[in-house]
Amino acid sequence: MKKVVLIANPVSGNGKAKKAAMLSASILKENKFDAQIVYTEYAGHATKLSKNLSDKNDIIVAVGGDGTVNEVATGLVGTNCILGIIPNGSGNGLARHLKIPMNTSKAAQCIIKQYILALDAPTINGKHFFCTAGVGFDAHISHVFATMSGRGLKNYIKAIFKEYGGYQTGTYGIQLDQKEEWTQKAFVMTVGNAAQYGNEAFIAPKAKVGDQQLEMTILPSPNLLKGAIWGIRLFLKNIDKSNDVRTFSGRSIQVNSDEKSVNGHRDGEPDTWEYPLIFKVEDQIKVIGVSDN
Ligand SMILES: Nc1ncnc2c1ncn2[C@@H]1O[C@H](COP(=O)(O)OP(=O)(O)OP(=O)(O)O)[C@@H](O)[C@H]1O
Repeated sequence: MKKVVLIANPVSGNGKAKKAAMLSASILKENKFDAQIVYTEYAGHATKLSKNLSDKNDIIVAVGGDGTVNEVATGLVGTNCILGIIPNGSGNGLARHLKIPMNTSKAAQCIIKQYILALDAPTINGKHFFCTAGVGFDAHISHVFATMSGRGLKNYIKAIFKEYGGYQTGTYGIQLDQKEEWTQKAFVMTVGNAAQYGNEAFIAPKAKVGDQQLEMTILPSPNLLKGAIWGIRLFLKNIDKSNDVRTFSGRSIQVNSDEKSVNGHRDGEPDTWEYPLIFKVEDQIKVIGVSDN
């Protein structure tokens, strides 16, 4: 009998994770899985839980959004335990990339089928990300969003419109795979392990989660029209086809600056890093999904 633990973040998805975890556990039990649920008690708890539970279980399932998936997956790096996802956030970027259904019962059926894929576990300055990470306007929004009282897509869009006009484009030195550095102005500089931020907004359309490559997308200074066109292109999955957008692939990306540190985001959660920023991919874990896009 396969042993599964569901790690559920009770604050994710506006508090719907408990219901999703209980429904998933009952479906798994009906299908002869030994399924337990544990709830996170604070930010960061899921990494400790998944690490501790990894040697006694076959599958650890993250029930939450990309923040919870990040924490659970981080705890599984260097173990043989398989990551499962029951999406319950507002963006669900990695789950959507892997074509895991947003419906809880259907996502639980995926865990039962156990189609296993390789998932790269890249780092930015030693901290893991599994979907996207970067600096610029998207990172700024993740910091603003964290100070807002509510979560969810509506608040996210509110923050984007409020902050868009006042945000200053940054200047960065970039080195791809230890080659020659070039200077680049960027409004958004995102590194994709997966192709999308979440909500089917594709910032790195060519990204594959198991190819040991990172895809970097750089959006230069926008004006209102460009910003609107990029917004549409994100959802059409062709932002990389825009003439003014630059994209690069590599196994390691270094970003330098005259500044000491910068506000970034990892999988949509705010984070702060000292320069130089080093994005690299070395490890892999196993994940249950449907396809690598
Ligand atoms: N018990 C808890 N109490 C408070 N915060 C928690 C708890 N457990 C986890 N967290 C934090 O909640 C944050 C949000 O989690 P998550 O991203 O999974 O949900 P979400 O924000 O609803 O989804 P999305 O990122 O898709 O919008 C994470 O940063 C995580 O560390």
